[in-house]
Amino acid sequence: MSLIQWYPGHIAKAERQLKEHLKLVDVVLEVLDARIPLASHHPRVNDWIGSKPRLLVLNRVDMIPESARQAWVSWFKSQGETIYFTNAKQGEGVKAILKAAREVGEEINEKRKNRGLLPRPVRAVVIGLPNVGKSALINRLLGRKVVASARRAGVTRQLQWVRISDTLELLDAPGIIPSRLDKQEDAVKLAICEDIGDAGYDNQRITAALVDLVVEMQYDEILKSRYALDPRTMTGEEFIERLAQTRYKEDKERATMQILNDFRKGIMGAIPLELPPVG
Ligand SMILES: Nc1nc2c(ncn2[C@@H]2O[C@H](COP(=O)(O)OP(=O)(O)OP(=O)(O)O)[C@@H](O)[C@H]2O)c(=O)[nH]1
Repeated sequence: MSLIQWYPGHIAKAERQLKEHLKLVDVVLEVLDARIPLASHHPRVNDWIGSKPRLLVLNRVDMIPESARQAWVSWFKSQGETIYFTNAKQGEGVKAILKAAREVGEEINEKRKNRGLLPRPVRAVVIGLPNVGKSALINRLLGRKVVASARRAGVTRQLQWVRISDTLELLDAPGIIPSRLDKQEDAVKLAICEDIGDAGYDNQRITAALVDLVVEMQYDEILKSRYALDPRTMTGEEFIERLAQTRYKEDKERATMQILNDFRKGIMGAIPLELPPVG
């Protein structure tokens, strides 16, 4: 049995809705999770966006170390991409995105003018996988709360354009990229980071994978000092078991949730789960 179970009906619906959103806009702001920029990018997004300009936003920059941030800047540059880092919760990095989006808007209008067309406000949308921080970013871009930045139960309402500047308007609701189905390894990272939406998974197996990954990324010292257990001498599963024995009266579920929540809340420290591929 695979680690992550999907609900294909939901995915098909999300894909249809995203395509509808994308039809309406000139510019796309794609939000990735800075801890897993590769796993949080859907391979088909490029096709869906087509030739429209896109700004790549790596959110949750507060959850990765400076070294990882620099490594990603260089790597994306080598791929011909400019990236923008944000902490949408605190508002960090948002001004640079506003500036870049405005510039893209001006360029589009310049082209329209050259073709003899009247300038008009350029329309943008924020898209990304579930829970990557889209709503938080929209609220920061607009300087006020237009979207509830937390779990909402499928509230449908009219989409609205909100003016950012004379030349730029933003769709007040994010476009949700459906989960990717192609690689289990990436799906596990998405589950660890909670960027996964409607998928079923086993917390214990996900957390064991998290421990293994943290060791692989050479951040094992963080685990060792926090839980007084050396993860290098055991597997992730054994680590949970030992933690349950030493701290939680054999309760593996409590040990699991302690580790997973510590990571998800950033309490463990800034730990990247991916670094750029070498070569
Ligand atoms: N630490 C940290 N937390 C963030 C950041 N951005 C968003 N969050 C938190 O991440 C959670 C999800 O943010 P949302 O803005 O609701 O994400 P979303 O992509 O709109 O989520 P869905 O509507 O489920 O698709 C919230 O608890 C935010 O407070 C960030 O840059 N750093």
